Amino acid sequence: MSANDRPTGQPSNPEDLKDSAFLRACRREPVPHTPVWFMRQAGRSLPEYRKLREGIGMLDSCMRPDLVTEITLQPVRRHGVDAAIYFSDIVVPLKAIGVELDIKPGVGPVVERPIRTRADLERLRPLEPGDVSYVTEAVRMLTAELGGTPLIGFAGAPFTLASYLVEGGPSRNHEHTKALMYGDPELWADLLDRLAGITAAFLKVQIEAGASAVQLFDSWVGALSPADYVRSVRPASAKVFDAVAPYGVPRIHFGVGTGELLGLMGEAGADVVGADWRVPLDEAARRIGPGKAVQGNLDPAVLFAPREAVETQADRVLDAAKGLEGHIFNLGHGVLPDTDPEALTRLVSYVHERSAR
Ligand SMILES: Cc1c2[nH]c(c1CCC(=O)O)Cc1[nH]c(c(CCC(=O)O)c1C)Cc1[nH]c(c(CCC(=O)O)c1C)Cc1[nH]c(c(C)c1CCC(=O)O)C2
Repeated sequence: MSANDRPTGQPSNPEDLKDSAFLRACRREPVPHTPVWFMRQAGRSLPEYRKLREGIGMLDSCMRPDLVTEITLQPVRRHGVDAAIYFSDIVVPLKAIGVELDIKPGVGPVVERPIRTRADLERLRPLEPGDVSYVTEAVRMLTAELGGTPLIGFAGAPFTLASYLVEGGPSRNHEHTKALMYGDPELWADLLDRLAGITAAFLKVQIEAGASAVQLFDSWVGALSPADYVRSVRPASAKVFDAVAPYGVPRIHFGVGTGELLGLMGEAGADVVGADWRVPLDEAARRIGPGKAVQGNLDPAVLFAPREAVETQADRVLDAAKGLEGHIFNLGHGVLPDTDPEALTRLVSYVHERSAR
């Protein structure tokens, strides 16, 4: 195995894993350099990923521990990021309990029969660890391979999952979701409560198999006002965070367009709150409040600019993070599919070098 074939620059025994820059930053402890990872780092921007996935459906690949392990490791090897994110999708636990859905290339998750009535709720039974034994297997394989590089487990938050289930697919305005939320608050609360149980169970499986941190993606929650978030969503997200609290692994919470919700999302029970690029990181930290680390927040589109411009924008993020306790460098949303992988590798080195000065 050449130096290029394995995660480098990371401690290799489990004791040192706890001391990795990523986990130290999550705990707001001093770090040797600002840790970096990218949402959607495993996936379409990598040619080695596309090659591996040829002829294999997205959900099928998520159920194969050998593929999951390899795809999760690819960006760690290539970019030298400070954490791996488990290769899967937010709809995997729903598929695992028998919801008929697929992930359509270029579209996203599509649900055959949307969930809109009380009778539909019966299709959302609790998730048992045995439903996702391939996840347990893949996480075990991964943590053995990763050595001192932490593995981030993840799940979709109840609101974002509900949006896919109620709309039947991706949605710009979330109109059916909001119609249910405003029109039948009791059914809505029961739906989110069921989803919270499924999500919590899915995160527990990943933590028990060895994930060092978890991220709860509430990608589309920025569509809500603060008052609606507090009343109709936060109780379910808090249930998820409370359920995994006893494990003591850092809990990260992220959504897009959540400038007005950052403080409230932290209060749901996260240790780290992710921000997109619309709010400067120092202002995001102010809104999130003390006692929590901050993750973000370079605009993923910046990576299409020339190298110097990328560095200037990365400087802006690092400058805004100066004086913060606990900063994890990331993009403000996922890596865009046409991103040049070289630009990502250069960005990791740049952030490491600049922050170590
Ligand atoms: C909203 C959401 C989804 N999935 C996810 C979210 C939350 C994060 C976010 O806000 O981006 C989370 C997710 N999905 C995927 C990961 C893998 C780990 C990673 O590298 O971050 C993660 C963390 C793989 C994937 N999930 C998906 C792909 C592409 C599928 C393919 O390559 O065929 C990958 C690699 C499909 C998917 N699944 C979903 C969408 C919107 C899409 C993209 C549709 C498209 O444009 O093709 C739902």
